[in-house]
Amino acid sequence: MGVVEKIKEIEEEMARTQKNKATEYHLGLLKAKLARYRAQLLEPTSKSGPAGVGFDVQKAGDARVALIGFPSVGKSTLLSKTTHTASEVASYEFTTLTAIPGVIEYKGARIQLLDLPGIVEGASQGRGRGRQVVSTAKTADLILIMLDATKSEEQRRLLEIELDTVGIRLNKQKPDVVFKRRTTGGITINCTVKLTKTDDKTIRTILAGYKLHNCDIMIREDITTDDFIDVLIGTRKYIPCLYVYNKIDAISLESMDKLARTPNTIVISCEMDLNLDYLIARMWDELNLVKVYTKKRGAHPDLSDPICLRKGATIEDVCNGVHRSLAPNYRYGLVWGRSSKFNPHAQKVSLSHQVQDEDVVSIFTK
Ligand SMILES: Nc1nc2c(ncn2[C@@H]2O[C@H](COP(=O)(O)OP(=O)(O)OP(=O)(O)O)[C@@H](O)[C@H]2O)c(=O)[nH]1
Ligand SMILES: [K+]
Ligand SMILES: [Mg+2]
Repeated sequence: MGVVEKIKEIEEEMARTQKNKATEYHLGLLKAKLARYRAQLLEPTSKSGPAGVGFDVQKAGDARVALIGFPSVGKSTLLSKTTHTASEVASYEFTTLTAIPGVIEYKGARIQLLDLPGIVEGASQGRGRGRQVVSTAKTADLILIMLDATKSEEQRRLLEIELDTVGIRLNKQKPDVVFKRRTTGGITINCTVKLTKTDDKTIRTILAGYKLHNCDIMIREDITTDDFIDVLIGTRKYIPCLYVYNKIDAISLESMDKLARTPNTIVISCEMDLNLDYLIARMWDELNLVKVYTKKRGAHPDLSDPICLRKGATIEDVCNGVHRSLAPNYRYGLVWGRSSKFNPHAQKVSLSHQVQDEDVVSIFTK
């Protein structure tokens, strides 16, 4: 039996099983099995069929944003409107057949926007080019789920399921659980909070299902059984997401207002050029980029060419952003701005110092 059939069988068994206290552990075990088979399906080395690899598009710029949506919601129209790249737009479905990258330049950052083919329900199970699309989504720093404002609300949930199936967790933090394999000593579970959504026995059942008999687990938040399985699988991607409703020119003001009030949601019209600037500003915010200026000794900082980095970046990342020879020959650095302990004066820093937005940095080499 192939992996796809096994998945089907488990899904059917789960659907048949009534949810109650007595079946809780059995369901937990089935869930764990299901997660394992789905992970297998997406392994590049699996023998279960073509690998879950994305489109071969070079990463470029400071961050990557992927456009995910059903056919004809206006993904290519958005790319054509916000970048210098033209992607074919047409009224028929599946106009776009491959990944098309464009670049948005904003506040000194170069953001790669990836136009992708439309996906349909079941995409993650290998229908159409769907699996390739959802695999590409995994490589993004931000996902835009693009929806047609004139279509039913159901669309959004279906897309979320497709991304969830391949291990993408949207707008979610990685569960605060430390998991360590051991060679002996049995299973130790420590919790710093009270668990209300799962319990010790379910966790042990799942560990047994994975043949894990020796490990230390430290749980620091009130996780669900699914969260715990995610920790065990270990390859989940936690990616921020914005829901973008296009074609608001074609709906009533009341419906638009209602959509616009939903969390993480932006309403636009590509055709009428409505709210596109705001969308780009929100993308920038979600990406958490920091901009750092460099300064040569005795000169003014170079404000024309900032280095863009992800939040949490260090002086080492700044060095690598200038030239790869810098970090190996690093002597010391000077930082002005919010990350300097002595702001408005400079602080002398090492490679591991974390920079903040709008810092000015001087690097001195050996
Ligand atoms: N009314 C309206 N139509 C739009 C808007 N944006 C795009 N369209 C139309 O929607 C249709 C589909 O646009 P595309 O950009 O090709 O959609 P897509 O999501 O790239 O489609 P696929 O590549 O086939 O998945 C075209 O006829 C566009 O002219 C909008 O803001 N309002
Ligand atoms: K289209
Ligand atoms: Mg398209």
